[in-house]
Amino acid sequence: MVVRVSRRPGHHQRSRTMDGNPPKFEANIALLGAENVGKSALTVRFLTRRFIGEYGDIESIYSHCDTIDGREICFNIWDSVCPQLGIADHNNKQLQWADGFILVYSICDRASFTAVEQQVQRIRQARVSSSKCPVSAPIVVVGNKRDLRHRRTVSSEEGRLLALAADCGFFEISAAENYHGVLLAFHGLADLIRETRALKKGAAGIKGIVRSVSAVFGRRRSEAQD
Ligand SMILES: Nc1nc2c(ncn2[C@@H]2O[C@H](COP(=O)(O)OP(=O)(O)OP(=O)(O)O)[C@@H](O)[C@H]2O)c(=O)[nH]1
Repeated sequence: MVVRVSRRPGHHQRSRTMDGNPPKFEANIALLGAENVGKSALTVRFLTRRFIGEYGDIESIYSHCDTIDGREICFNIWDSVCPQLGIADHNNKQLQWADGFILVYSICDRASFTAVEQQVQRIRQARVSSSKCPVSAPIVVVGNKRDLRHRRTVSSEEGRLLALAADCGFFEISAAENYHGVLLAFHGLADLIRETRALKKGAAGIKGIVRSVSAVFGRRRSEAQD
């Protein structure tokens, strides 16, 4: 099922399942990358399984529910129109909104790879400095246009190393040629988001225990002083 939720990112509503209950798992995913790398192609492939060749310049959030390992998962996907790295406001909104990021470059466009390297740093720094929780948002790096490997300017190794160094997932795919790689990238990110949420819950749980223990000992100390 594919539902367009909103044309105005930041104003979407959480999707609901057919019986009206909230979905079990919902994830906001922002697709970022330089111009022409195939962000819309990836999104449309994931939503419709099709590659249509040309895509408009509409910035949208789409909602798409899927079943992974018997569990329903709803993706809200923010397909950006070439967000320039210099547009701070736009980037900040996406950083706040997203649970995870798909950063796309074209294997034939080195500048788009450099843009992804910068975007990884930006996300890591922004998330860690703005959050009390040290767990950063998960990122999947995607090298697209694999079908054009004869025009390749970025090796698979470079992509893999970038992802490894920054603790990101990595996929090299062709949105034009097949659906499977695109599916793996989205599902891979969903897995990372799930793991991150579990880690955050664990961290919150430990903080709660530390707070309770401190409160008990604090009380005992003040009772002893009375
Ligand atoms: N050969 C090939 N072409 C692709 C692939 N993915 C996308 N394209 C083409 O690349 C061009 C740009 O694709 P888009 O999906 O519009 O790229 P975008 O990143 O959304 O572009 P902006 O909206 O301008 O930022 C289009 O002509 C697509 O048909 C791919 O895997 N292989």
